[in-house]
Parts: sequence; C-alpha cells; structure tokens
Amino acid sequence: MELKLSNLTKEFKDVAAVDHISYTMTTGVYGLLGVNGAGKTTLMRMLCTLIKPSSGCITWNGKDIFELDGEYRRLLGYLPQDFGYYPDFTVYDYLMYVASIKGLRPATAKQRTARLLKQVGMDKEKKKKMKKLSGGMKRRVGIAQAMLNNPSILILDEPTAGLDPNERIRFRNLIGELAQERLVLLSTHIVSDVAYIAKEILLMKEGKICVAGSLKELLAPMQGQVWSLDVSKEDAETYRKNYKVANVRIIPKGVNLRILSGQRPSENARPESVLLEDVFLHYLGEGMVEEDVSI
Ligand SMILES: Nc1ncnc2c1ncn2[C@@H]1O[C@H](COP(=O)(O)OP(=O)(O)OP(=O)(O)O)[C@@H](O)[C@H]1O
Repeated sequence: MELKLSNLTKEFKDVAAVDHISYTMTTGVYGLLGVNGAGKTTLMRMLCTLIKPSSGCITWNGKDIFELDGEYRRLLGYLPQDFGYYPDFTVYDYLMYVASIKGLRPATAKQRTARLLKQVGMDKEKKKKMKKLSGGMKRRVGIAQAMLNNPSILILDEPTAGLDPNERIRFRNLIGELAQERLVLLSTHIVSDVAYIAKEILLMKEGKICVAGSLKELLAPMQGQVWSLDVSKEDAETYRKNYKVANVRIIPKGVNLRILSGQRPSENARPESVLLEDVFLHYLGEGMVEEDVSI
C-alpha cells in the first residue's frame, strides 16, 4: 500500500497553496502540522480527488488516483473540516444514510454502523439527534461516517478542532487504533495531537513540506538548543526581541522563558529536552504563550 505525491502543486490565481510536494506514505498515522493557510486543506482535498493538481501527480500503488477515479474513492474515507450533517437525523439514521450514499448493502450498512458506533463510543447516543451532540461527539460521528466503507486511506482535516483535552486524548487513541491497518493522514495545528500517535510528522509552511520524519528524527537535530531561563519582567522583553522564545510563563520572581538558541543565552540558562513544540517554532516561527503575559 503506497500513496505517492510527486511534485504536487496547486495554484490559485496568485497563491501556490501547495508547492511542489513530493512524499510517500504507507500504513500508519501521518500528521500534517502547519499554521492557518499553510496549504493543509488544499493538499487533503487533492488527495480526496475533490480538486485537481495544477501540476505533479498522486499515485496509489503506482496508478494515478484521478485515472483510478471511483476505484480509488471506494478506498477513501474523508472527514472534512466542516462536515455536513442533517441536524434532525439521529446518529444512527445519519450513519445509515451515509452508508446508502456510499453504496453499502443494507445488511452490511447495519453491521458496520453497529460496529463503528461501539468503536467511536457513540453506541449509547445512537438515538440522539445530531443537533443535540457536543462538538466531540459530532467529530466521533464524523470519523464513523468516514469509516463506513472500511477505507484503506482515511483523511481527517482538523479532526480535533474544538475538542476539550479529554476528548482530544480519546480521539488520539481512536485514531491510533484505526491506523493499525490503514493509512491515516490527519491535519492539525495542535502539536500534541500528532506528537504521540504519528508515525511521521510533516511540517507544512507556505505550501511546502519544510521538514518531515518521525518524532525522534525531528527532535534530534535540535538537542542542546533549548534552554530554560528565569528573568525579570524587564529583561524578558529583551530576550524576546533577541531570541526565539517557545514559551513564556509567569513565575513568582519574574518570568520563565523557554528559549531556542544554538548558544547558551545566559550563564543561568538551564538545558531542556526538546519538544515537538520547539521544532514547530523553529520551522514555522510561532511560539506559545501559556498565560496572558503582557510584558
Ligand atoms: N479556492 C481557493 N481559491 C483561492 N485561494 C485559495 C483557495 N483555497 C485555498 N486558497 C488559499 O491557499 C492557501 C492555503 O489554504 P488552505 O486552506 O489549504 O490552508 P490550511 O493549511 O488548510 O489552513 P487552515 O488551517 O486555516 O484551514 C491560503 O492562502 C488560502 O487563502
């Protein structure tokens, strides 16, 4: 099983939303990480054959996916960022309806729906109307609908958007489970969504993959470049101007900074182990501020 992107490009008027991407994926979870506007959705929509590339190609086991057409789409499950549902349908009826659109026979549809409702933990809620579900529950139904045809390729666009931390963990576990026998590509701008479960993480910026690999491979080159430093509020401002600061935390004596630097930024700086957040900042240029710190 191999999904291969070769020199894949999608241009809209004056923007290259996806810019000459080449990458090969097999089974397991692939995490596509990038800030808003990086090109994640455009890439995923091409992988779902919803839009055609401007140039380059995507092949599944060596064959162009647009030529495979329906044959490819039968292997595909997709959860778009805003997935449409009928608010007055119950969860069960909604899934049965999607199953019929996907061309499943009624007996298979019933069987799959029952199994998926259990797998995504929505069995008890199956008679609830879609409009009455929480954000996390809706997302779980979203995954279930994408899984109805037992796809070999599962594409999830921002599946954890709007979820609380518990739902996020639950979701990660579910995705990890589903990826045992299929290719799962999941986009997010939340680092922790992919840090634990992705076999490979692709960092995307301005239409390009700037770095990709396993968590270990992404962390290794940055060892020895992450520091923790306690400073006064006044000094913090200077450090923030002069260094990439991955995190700012108020402490009783002032401010604790997490600094990315090839050189020790101060004698008092303590080395820290690298996190995926640091890699994100290093390549994508955005850090995190834990608290409201107007310094
Ligand atoms: N149909 C379109 N027409 C014109 N420009 C578009 C179109 N779709 C996307 N773009 C542009 O392409 C770029 C990438 O957008 P895309 O939605 O793929 O990014 P993203 O990484 O999914 O962002 P987000 O996390 O905000 O959804 C953006 O500059 C966007 O404005």
